[in-house]
Amino acid sequence: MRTVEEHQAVVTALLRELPEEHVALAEAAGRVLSRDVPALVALPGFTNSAMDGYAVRHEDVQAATPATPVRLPVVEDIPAGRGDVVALVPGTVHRIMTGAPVPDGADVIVPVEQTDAATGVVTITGVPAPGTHLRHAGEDIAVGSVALPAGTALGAAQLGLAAAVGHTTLPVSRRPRVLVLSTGSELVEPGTPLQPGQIYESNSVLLATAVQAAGGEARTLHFVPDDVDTFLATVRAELAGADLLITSGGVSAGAYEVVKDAFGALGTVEFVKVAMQPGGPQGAGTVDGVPVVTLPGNPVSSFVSFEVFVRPALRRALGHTHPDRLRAPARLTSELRSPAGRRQFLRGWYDDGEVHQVGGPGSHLVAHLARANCLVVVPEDVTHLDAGAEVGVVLVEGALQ
Ligand SMILES: Nc1nc2c(c(=O)[nH]1)N[C@H]1C(S)=C(S)[C@@H](COP(=O)(O)OP(=O)(O)OC[C@H]3O[C@@H](n4cnc5c(N)ncnc54)[C@H](O)[C@@H]3O)O[C@H]1N2
Ligand code: MOO
Repeated sequence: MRTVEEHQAVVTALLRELPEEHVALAEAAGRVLSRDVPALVALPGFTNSAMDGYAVRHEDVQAATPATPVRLPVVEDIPAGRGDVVALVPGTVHRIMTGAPVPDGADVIVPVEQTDAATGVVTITGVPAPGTHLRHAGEDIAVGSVALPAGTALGAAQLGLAAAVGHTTLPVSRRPRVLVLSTGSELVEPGTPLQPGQIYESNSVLLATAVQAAGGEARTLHFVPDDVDTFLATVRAELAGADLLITSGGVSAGAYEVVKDAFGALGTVEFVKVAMQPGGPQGAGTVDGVPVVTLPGNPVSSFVSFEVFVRPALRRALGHTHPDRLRAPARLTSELRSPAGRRQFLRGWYDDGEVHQVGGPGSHLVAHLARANCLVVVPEDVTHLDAGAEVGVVLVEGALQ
């Protein structure tokens, strides 16, 4: 039996690094930078005021208090955006707005609240320490330095920075094109009346959504009959241009395991048992040169297998600096049991350092899966944990929202 880490390594090795493309900032959310991006300008670009007030020489106003105000002439008015700022002459002040360039000679900004806000001669009733309310050129980032390193996941803050340092487009890894294929003669599309023995097909939307959340593009194919020749022909017709094929179902020990029978005969996909639950039966390899990962059909098994094997591999191929989920230690609110020799991924709800189990270990419990925000990871050599014991949890989609 393979360990989880051994199968993770096999799946990761299947995927090639994705090519680079350039996209507009507005299109770049959720993408991964493919190379370091420099700051085209320094931030701040020039020393500017953090407050609306008056740019002054500290020594001119250091005696100012409400009881002993200092009165000085206002000789310039500097709104944000002014480009012809002149140096401050001792014994005068410049009125200045937040973000406006600080004149040479000024070493502190007096906020308007510590003045009478006059425009001719201003009365100043207090002054902060020298240097206060000045935002210095380059203190956030220097021009030419790396603003965003390769592997950065682009979210709101990162795209804001890219714009602030002057970029209109960014180099990102192309999204992996993933074909999601579910098998099983009992599966029918939601919206169709169910006949006896039929169930609604749910793994393709589950897996396609997981692919998209991992940064990929998913195309789904379903309702392939449990017939080896039709299955292979359908798959081969669809494979061109795909970076990865994910199948669900048809890989265990039964008499009608179409995925296993079809791909097993090719000799390029290996079917193994991994020491985990759920997600024991797994397969990985290539078909016509395209990487293929075959996941077990039980919906929770498909979900967990994707989390453990496919998601980190896709994110590595995208060049992510942090391909893995966040993990946290948590105290169990009640005892749990686990089979010996298998790493168990139970569904749980994590909050504030504690976790409780959501539903049992059955890999058909999709309603319970949908109410979980984490996977509780029970190591292979642990068969029993008391309430209050510490376990590791993996925070899955939605956990941090
Ligand atoms: N004798 C054995 N039986 C089973 C073994 C075993 O080792 N020996 N392993 C069990 C485990 S563990 C799992 S997991 C499943 C894996 O089975 P398959 O990957 O072959 O999946 P199927 O048999 O096609 O389906 C399993 C289950 O999931 C439902 N299913 C499948 N696809 C979908 C879908 N797209 N949407 C919704 N539900 C789906 C299917 O109806 C079955 O109920 O095998 C165990 N058996
Ligand atoms: O390994 Mo199966 O994936 O437990 O249900």
